[in-house]
Amino acid sequence: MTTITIGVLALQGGVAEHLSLLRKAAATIATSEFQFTFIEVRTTDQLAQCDALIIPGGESTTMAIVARRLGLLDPLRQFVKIDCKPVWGTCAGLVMLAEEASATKQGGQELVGGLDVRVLRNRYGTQIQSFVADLKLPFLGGDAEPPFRGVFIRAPVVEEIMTSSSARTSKQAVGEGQVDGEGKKSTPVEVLGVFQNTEASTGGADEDIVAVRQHNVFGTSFHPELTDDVRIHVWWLKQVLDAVRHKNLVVRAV
Ligand SMILES: NC(=O)CC[C@H](N)C(=O)O
Repeated sequence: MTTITIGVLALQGGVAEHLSLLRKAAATIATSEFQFTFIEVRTTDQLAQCDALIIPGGESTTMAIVARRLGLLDPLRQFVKIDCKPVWGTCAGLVMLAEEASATKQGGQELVGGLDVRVLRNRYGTQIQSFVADLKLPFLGGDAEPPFRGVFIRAPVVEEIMTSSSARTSKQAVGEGQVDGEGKKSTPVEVLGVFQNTEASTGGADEDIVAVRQHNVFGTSFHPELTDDVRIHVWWLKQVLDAVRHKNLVVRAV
């Protein structure tokens, strides 16, 4: 039996909630072929054990500062962009996985990158402007109904998807001048979920992009881990399974 190790970056934020929902999700897709093990990631050694990673919600500026101090920023970039392992960022995690962010604190903030998008932080205002909204998420296929209860807390949205040339110039560097791993180069950003924003007070577009995927990288503006709905965790674990199986096939074929 193959063991797949899934990490949750545990520097700050909603770590326990993800672990709890991951365990529930894993129980629904147990196979005799694979088993999942879930770990908290605070060190480069722990990251190196992982086949896939979740970067949780919390505060992306704090997470970046702590990751820098622990020497995790470049290993995270390597994990996402060179090793191309499956990574999912929720809320602050989505900010971390963007190549660019706007509405950052003065002086900007460091990002991991991996998604060729610019996110707008705190799109809907402050903590007290948090809200819950029903989202139609067709990527869930047969599990798309009923709508998913999206929990938005100081949530970012994807305000721009970069063209391949603008993406090339803004890459968050991995080490010295390296670029993305082979597999990702030609994969466009897919919009997997939008929020119909009918609140005039928030201004701007009436359709906000709140879920995206590009090759191995998935991001959501909202917090599925703050619900008891396992559907997105189940979907993502299945994506991880596919990625691991595919890698196994490639390894065997060589
Ligand atoms: N709930 C959250 O994760 C908030 C994210 C926060 N606004 C940030 O930019 O990091």
